[in-house]
Amino acid sequence: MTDLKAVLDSIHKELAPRIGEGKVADYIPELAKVDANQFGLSVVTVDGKAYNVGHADVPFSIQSISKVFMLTLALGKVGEGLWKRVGREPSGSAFNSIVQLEHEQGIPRNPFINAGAIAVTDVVMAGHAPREAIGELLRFVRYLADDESVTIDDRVARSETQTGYRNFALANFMRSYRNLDHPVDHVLGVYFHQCALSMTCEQLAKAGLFLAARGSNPMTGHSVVSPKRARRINALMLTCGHYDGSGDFAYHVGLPGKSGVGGGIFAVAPGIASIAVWSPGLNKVGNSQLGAVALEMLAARTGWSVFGD
Ligand SMILES: NC(=O)CC[C@H](N)C(=O)O
Repeated sequence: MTDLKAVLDSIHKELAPRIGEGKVADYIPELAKVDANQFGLSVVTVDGKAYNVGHADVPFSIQSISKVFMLTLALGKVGEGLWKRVGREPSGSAFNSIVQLEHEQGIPRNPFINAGAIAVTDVVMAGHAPREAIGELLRFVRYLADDESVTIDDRVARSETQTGYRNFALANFMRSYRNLDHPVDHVLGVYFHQCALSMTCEQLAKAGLFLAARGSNPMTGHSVVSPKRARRINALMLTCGHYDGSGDFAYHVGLPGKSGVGGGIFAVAPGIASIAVWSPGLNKVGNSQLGAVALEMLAARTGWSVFGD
């Protein structure tokens, strides 16, 4: 049995001289203010033990990682019918790219690029006022993490509302193809708030533990999704969770994972553990530079890759 504490300590120690690498996202003004010199890593095993190093207890903006939780809610509401609104193929494009949308008549490639996530949010909003949809997501994430202290950072949401021109373009474009049922500003109001969820690595690893444990929370025994749905969400994370860097992440790390421009990466070792890493400096495709390196080291030292050890 791997000594996880020792593995995490060794990764932290080896990466210490590199902390600060990469470039903090600056197209959202509030995120540009984040100190790049931070690094946290949390591993929660399916028997509920948490292993943390570095800044694993510092809340950060989870940004696109929230797309995993919204997708889970949307599938719970409309089931497989969701796939009429969004595809399941890797995009091979940037997370905020607009080009494919026209070719594919307003149906985004997958639920993890921005356009796809905006369509998923629109699905979750059915029958709700925007404020209620935000509340539903926040309650869901708090329930999953078993932690009422998870919050949404309103400053980040406001900052993105004021500057999210590309997301407005994507949403308007989809609305023109009738792939949004609600007014663009309502859908984006919810989307910007979901992206502004503020969580620590440990909270995030706990919230996603059901994906490592056949859809149930192993601590409470409560079922969140069926084993089949958990497997499918993991498949989507593996193929689409890192945008145009998904192939590279699979090649180096070999785990289903979802990144966010806040510098977080959530990853799943099915049947074993759920993992969250945070380091705000991003690489060229907008994924945490050191986060991916840390996960590569973790997968190599534990043998957790889904492709074999
Ligand atoms: N990759 C990301 O994390 C992008 C999320 C961000 N809120 C955006 O819409 O641009």
